[in-house]
Amino acid sequence: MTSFSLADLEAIIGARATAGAESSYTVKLIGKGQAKCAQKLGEEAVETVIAAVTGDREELCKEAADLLYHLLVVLRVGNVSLAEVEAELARRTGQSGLEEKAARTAG
Ligand SMILES: N=c1c2ncn([C@@H]3O[C@H](COP(=O)(O)OP(=O)(O)OP(=O)(O)O)[C@@H](O)[C@H]3O)c2ncn1[C@@H]1O[C@H](COP(=O)(O)O)[C@@H](O)[C@H]1O
Repeated sequence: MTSFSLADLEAIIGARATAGAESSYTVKLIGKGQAKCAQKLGEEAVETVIAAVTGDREELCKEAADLLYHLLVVLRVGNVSLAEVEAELARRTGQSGLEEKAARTAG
């Protein structure tokens, strides 16, 4: 069991982006702009969906890791911290998804 967390990966991505290391995939990707980062996130989402529906458990794990990495890159470029996303998730914990949907679609 690893103690590696999404917050650790967020910190690494932030450090790479700040340092501008030449050998960094993160730096190269961010250099291509927000639209490219978002496009890569979309591609990884589709690959995750494919792994899920084909029932390949190992592939699903790998694609989910790619997806989370690319999500963190998009959050970084969009200037949104993981803590903000976690705060939003925490805010929702008192309400079921069905209640939230009903409140959103009412009236
Ligand atoms: N977790 C990841 C991670 N997940 C996926 N990827 C990269 O995301 C890319 C997505 O796969 P593709 O097949 O679409 O890649 P590609 O064809 O090279 O992509 P493009 O040329 O289209 O951008 C691959 O090159 C993966 O290596 C990642 N790259 C980096 N990290 C971690 O991010 C941290 C910083 O990495 P560097 O910025 O490279 O130092 C390190 O801890 C890494 O382990």
